[in-house]
Amino acid sequence: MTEPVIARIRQKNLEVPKVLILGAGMAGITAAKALHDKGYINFIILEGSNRVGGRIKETKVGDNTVEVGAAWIHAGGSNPLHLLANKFNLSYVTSDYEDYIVRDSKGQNVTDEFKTRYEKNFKPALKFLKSYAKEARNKRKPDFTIRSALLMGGWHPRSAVDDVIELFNVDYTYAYVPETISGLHAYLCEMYEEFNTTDDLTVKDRRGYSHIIRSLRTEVLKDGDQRLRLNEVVTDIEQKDKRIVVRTKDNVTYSADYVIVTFSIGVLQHDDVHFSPSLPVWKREAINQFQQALLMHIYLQFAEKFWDDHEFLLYASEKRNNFNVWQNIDKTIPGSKILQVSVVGDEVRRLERLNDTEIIHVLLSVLMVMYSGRRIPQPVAYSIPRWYSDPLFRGAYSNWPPGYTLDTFNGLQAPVDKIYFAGDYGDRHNYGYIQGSYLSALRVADDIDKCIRNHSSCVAPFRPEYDARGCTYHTANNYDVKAKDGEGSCAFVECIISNSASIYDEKYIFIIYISFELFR
Ligand SMILES: Cc1cc2nc3c(=O)[nH]c(=O)nc-3n(C[C@H](O)[C@H](O)[C@H](O)COP(=O)(O)OP(=O)(O)OC[C@H]3O[C@@H](n4cnc5c(N)ncnc54)[C@H](O)[C@@H]3O)c2cc1C
Repeated sequence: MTEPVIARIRQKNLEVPKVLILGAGMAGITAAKALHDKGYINFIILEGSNRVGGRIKETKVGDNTVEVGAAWIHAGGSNPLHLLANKFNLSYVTSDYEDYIVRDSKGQNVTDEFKTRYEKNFKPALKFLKSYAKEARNKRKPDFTIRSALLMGGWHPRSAVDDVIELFNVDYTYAYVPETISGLHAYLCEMYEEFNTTDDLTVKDRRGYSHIIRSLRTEVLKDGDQRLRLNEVVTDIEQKDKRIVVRTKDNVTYSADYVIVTFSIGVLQHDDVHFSPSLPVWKREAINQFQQALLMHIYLQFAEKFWDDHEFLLYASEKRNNFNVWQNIDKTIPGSKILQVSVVGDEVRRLERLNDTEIIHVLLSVLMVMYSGRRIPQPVAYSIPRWYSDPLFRGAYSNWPPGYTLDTFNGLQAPVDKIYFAGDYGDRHNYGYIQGSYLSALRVADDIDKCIRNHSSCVAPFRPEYDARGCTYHTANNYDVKAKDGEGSCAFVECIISNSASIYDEKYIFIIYISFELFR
């Protein structure tokens, strides 16, 4: 199907269109593979770091391989990521979220209280949230926060145990507080419905989770292929005479017909890459209004295991978001004697500014509280990643904030002329997950393929709904007689009080003065 297109282009002596892929994470490598499978070979991947994989990254703690970025396949079943994992023989186990113990700030085991409150109060509120979100969608109600729906569902957190119930079920997933997450879009579990499963799978492969990406890469690019260029930090993307010119930190320029940008939402929000001309307002709105969640997976290895033999160790701290979710890595890597703690949200900003010694001190003092009475030794090895401070990532994954509309989300996916965007924000049911990056890269490669084959099949320029509707205010430049009240947006409103209506008009002042004098 695809070879003839390239052959036809060559026959007509036309230059084969060139595609630049920016970033070599899941989205970048998938885009390269999809283009390759369609018969395009004229592409180059520019990656700022010295490796492929992006936010999927393993490291060694002692002799053990641990994941400092993505660690789960969220949703097994027919999830394409699950299928890739099986194709490349990645090792994983089904996560057991039921295997936990909860300790309070006196070190006491409060698991029973947690379970009772969860079953009696939190679970019904979660159920309510789901049905409320469904109903709100059907009735096209406005968005709401997860917090507001939990309140309506009867969940009123009052204790440290309540806080950790929430943290384990909400913050731990979205890496942010329930006040900042869209109830309409985030909690319908559509991803699990789509893939017909409830399973989450914990990766435990000595080659690392990124083995999937390296395997995909070798299906397209053999070692030493010059089309993959590492350590090339992109600084500028410029549209120039129908071509796109990309410049790197070392002042090397590349020009192409199509560009696929796969940088994280955090990178795009931080203006680390300069677009010229600057991206249109609708695109900047779509990028900056989405959310980049902050998450750190910190690993500590000890000489001796002193903790409980459960998969999750939860801390019911008197302070909310205070290193509450610990994972016993011994469960997935027996004998590793490793504890992992997940730090989420704003706490990440604070922590990433501390040095390693200070961070370890903070963590050991939490463990001393959770295991009061036990001696907590210094770790023998550790890993502390800093995704948020890294200019190539600027955070962990994308989230849907309250009030972010579907139209704005469509704008987030839309290309700007021949600059296309793919990443974990690129799929409505799977945003924030690796398969979101994978699916969006396939879609973008498909869009480019169609556009190359037939220019009339290129994605139509995006126009936000608010622009298309016009404005109901008669002095606005985009006044639209047909627009209904409450709809539309006003491009420009004259803010001058019209002469005929002003009570400060000299004529009116004179008439008022005469009337006053006459009737005195
Ligand atoms: C701590 C953590 C835990 C996570 N947990 C999970 C999980 O369990 N399951 C899950 O599904 N997802 C998880 N995620 C999210 C998942 O890792 C990402 O959604 C996914 O890997 C994103 O892939 P990507 O290719 O879209 O982006 P990236 O992996 O960010 O790839 C983009 C690439 O662009 C490069 N780049 C950036 N800026 C420049 C520049 N200026 N010039 C050149 N190159 C540049 C980067 O180096 C990077 O390699 C987690 C992420 C983190 C950080």
